[in-house]
Amino acid sequence: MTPLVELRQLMKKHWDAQEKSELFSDVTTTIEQPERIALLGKSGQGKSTLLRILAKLESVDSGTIYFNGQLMSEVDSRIWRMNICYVAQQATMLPGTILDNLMISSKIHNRTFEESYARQLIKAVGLDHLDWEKHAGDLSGGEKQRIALVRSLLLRPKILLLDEITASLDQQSKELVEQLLIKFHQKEKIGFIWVTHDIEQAKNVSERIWYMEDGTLASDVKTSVFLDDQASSPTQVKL
Ligand SMILES: Nc1ncnc2c1ncn2[C@@H]1O[C@H](COP(=O)(O)OP(=O)(O)OP(=O)(O)O)[C@@H](O)[C@H]1O
Repeated sequence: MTPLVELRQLMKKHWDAQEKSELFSDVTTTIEQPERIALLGKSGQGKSTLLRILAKLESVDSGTIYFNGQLMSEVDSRIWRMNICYVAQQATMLPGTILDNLMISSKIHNRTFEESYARQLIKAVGLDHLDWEKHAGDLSGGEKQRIALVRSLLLRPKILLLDEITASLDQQSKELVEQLLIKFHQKEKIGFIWVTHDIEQAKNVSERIWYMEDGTLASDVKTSVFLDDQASSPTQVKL
């Protein structure tokens, strides 16, 4: 069976060649079907850069990426991003209202705006009190973050690339987002690669862990295996 995503020998050059020649290299792995993956590693390993590469927002210096057997470079960026959707750490709102922001994905991708579905999602992330006519720029960081997530979910992608998306949320909102994404995986078969520094969150949301260290994907195992290893030698992992 064709894997959903395949990464082969990805390498990104470090932009300061005097410091290091590569930001990361030899990143090779396969996602067979939509899975819940937590991407861990200490700061500066290139986790966000890897997500941005997978979202076709940055290029790789060498290596190949396939989605459903199709080479990334041969797929139109718009189509690619409908399937593999990036949610940034700092959510950007487009000018206009909340409704404008929710409708933008359907406009870009020529799809009907599913208002009742949008209302369900907005409720699920704890934002049902918001007036959709409100200016999106006036929202708090955590509200913008959740609107950005809903905007992406409305596309019904196959994989979400989540870059520390709950970092600015309170505990309750964070748990709502975690539950929503687990439910989405179970019901709609939407997988994710979720960058987080929070091991508890990785434990709660993921089935598999990618751990970046020393400029490569040093570990790619089931979450239970990763946690067992960490319990037996806790100093090995740096988050
Ligand atoms: N070609 C490159 N592209 C992106 N970042 C690069 C590159 N070369 C060097 N860097 C540096 O490497 C680091 C990569 O940052 P990135 O945000 O991808 O890492 P991260 O593991 O997600 O870190 P954090 O957990 O702090 O968000 C930054 O410090 C950046 O300045």
